[in-house]
Amino acid sequence: MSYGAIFPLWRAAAGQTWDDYTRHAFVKGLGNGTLPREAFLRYLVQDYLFLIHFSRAWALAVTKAETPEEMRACAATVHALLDGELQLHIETCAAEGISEAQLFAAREAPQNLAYTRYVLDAGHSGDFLDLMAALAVCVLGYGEIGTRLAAQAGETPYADWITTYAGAEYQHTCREVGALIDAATARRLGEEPESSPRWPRLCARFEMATRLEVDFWGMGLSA
Ligand SMILES: Cc1ncc(C[n+]2csc(CCO)c2C)c(N)n1
Repeated sequence: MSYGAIFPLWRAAAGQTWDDYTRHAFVKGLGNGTLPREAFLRYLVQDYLFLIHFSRAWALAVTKAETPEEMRACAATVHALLDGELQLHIETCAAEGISEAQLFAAREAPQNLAYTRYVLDAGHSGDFLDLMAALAVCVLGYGEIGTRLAAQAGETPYADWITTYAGAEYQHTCREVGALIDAATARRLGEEPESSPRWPRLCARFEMATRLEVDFWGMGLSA
């Protein structure tokens, strides 16, 4: 579950913050089924908006790409988000009587606003790699969380959520994103990226995005 060579380095640099994110109380509640339904729905409505802004960030990555391969990988992710991943949110919320129009019009929580605009700003003020350091946290973190929760296999009403991220299709996406980041880093920073003057800032971006993920889970737990 290392998803390439660069991600494990960024994850190690994030230290305890990474565990705060991937082993958060919200995650434990998903795994053992103790997460209250209203907390899950509050999270899901916000996560719909989150993914809308994430689609915008991956679309920004298309414009920041330097090779046709990078462009294709990022454009495919925009498509996968809008036409694939959002379906879980749309269908689960539809079953609760919440339409997609209501989701789109929902009021954004400050934690959601902070995280999504932080990622978009990483791309606007930086280059493709800055954007990837901010985007990697969410994509690969959920890959790790999904795999761990599926292995624990507790009795939980959130099994759909877990299988979405533990499943072969999503895990394949994670490996592709890991490979995209490895190639993008080698292209821009060479074979010794850790000695690049840019390296500390990339690690800092990754850690900040991880902190914002911790706050996003916290938002789900607090009414
Ligand atoms: C707060 C929050 N963080 C991470 C993800 C996971 N995620 C973000 S983008 C993406 C798909 C990229 O192909 C996935 C799985 C989420 N849904 N919500």
